[in-house]
Amino acid sequence: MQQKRLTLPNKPELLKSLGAGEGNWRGEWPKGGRFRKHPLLAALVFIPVFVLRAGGRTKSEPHKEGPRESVCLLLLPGQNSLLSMALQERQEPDVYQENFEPTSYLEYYRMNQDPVGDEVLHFLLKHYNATFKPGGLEGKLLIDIGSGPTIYQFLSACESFQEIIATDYTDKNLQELEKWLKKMPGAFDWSPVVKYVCELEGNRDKWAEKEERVRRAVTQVLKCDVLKERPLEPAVLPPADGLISSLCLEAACPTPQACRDALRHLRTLLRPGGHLVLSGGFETTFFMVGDKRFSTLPLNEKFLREALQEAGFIIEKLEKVTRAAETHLDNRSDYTGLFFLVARRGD
Ligand SMILES: C[S@@+](CC[C@H](N)C(=O)[O-])C[C@H]1O[C@@H](n2cnc3c(N)ncnc32)[C@H](O)[C@@H]1O
Repeated sequence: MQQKRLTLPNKPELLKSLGAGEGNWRGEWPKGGRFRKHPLLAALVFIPVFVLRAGGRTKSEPHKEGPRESVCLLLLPGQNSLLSMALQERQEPDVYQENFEPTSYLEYYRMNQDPVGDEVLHFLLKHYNATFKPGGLEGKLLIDIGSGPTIYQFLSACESFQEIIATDYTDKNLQELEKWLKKMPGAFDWSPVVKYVCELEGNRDKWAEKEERVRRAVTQVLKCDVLKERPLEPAVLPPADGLISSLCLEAACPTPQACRDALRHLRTLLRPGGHLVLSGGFETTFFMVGDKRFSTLPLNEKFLREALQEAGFIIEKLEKVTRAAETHLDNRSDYTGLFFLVARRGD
């Protein structure tokens, strides 16, 4: 017997092509087809599929507490080839599409009103400032991966990159970003954060100018899925000089292997020698957005170093901070610290 890690089929046609005939594979027994004539074959195919569906993330089921490892099944010889076609397609993590409410998430970023958000902002903004200051990283195109509804990550970079492309997995996040970029009614007020960054840069009074600069720099807002080999398809972009991604990989990747793969996917978006600026939380297993709970992949430094090296990056700088005592009582997330790293595409 051979053990194999599986991902889930999501399309009825796949089962149909395996012989399920005309029927609704989600509930009804198929009307005709090979499975009806060969109950054993049906059991071999359907039972593992339903076990997997029960164990995986489903459209109607938000992330729940507990391990995020893929379900492993023992397959009989011969089942492999039969199932391999069906199992090539992973199930879409529509938990974000359906449950991630941008306006609730933005509550974290009300500066001086939310200790967790402040801790994240102070740490990340300090390091973005150091990374993109004159003499630091610069270039033509910068792509942000998993922007969410936030723009704080562009405030320093907009000074040294000509063009920024924001991306996210959910439509609502992209709309929320557009709202701020186009100064639409109801857009989030980023001015306290913008003033803070202008102060880091030496002139708090330039905040309105800075907001306009960000609006000019962000030229596109695109769909993105880091779990895909080509995360931005169908968009075709020139290779970027830089990528940034903050608090995204641990949210997007269900397993360590998915995270290694995602880093490999991101590498394809960068020019040789281009930089990845990656930040996030350490050892986070969940975070709350309003009353919705999102499971995350707990990351640690050893894993990050190995995964980045395996994906073809050379780490140039890795900064970290332990979670402050004041935020420990906040039970909206269990991160133990934060990291900020700069890695170069190593070729
Ligand atoms: C914790 S939020 C981080 C948002 C923002 N970057 C920040 O720093 O606050 C995680 C983001 O990852 C996005 N995400 C989830 N799955 C994704 C995927 N497969 N590909 C890209 N982004 C994804 C979510 O939509 C969400 O905006």
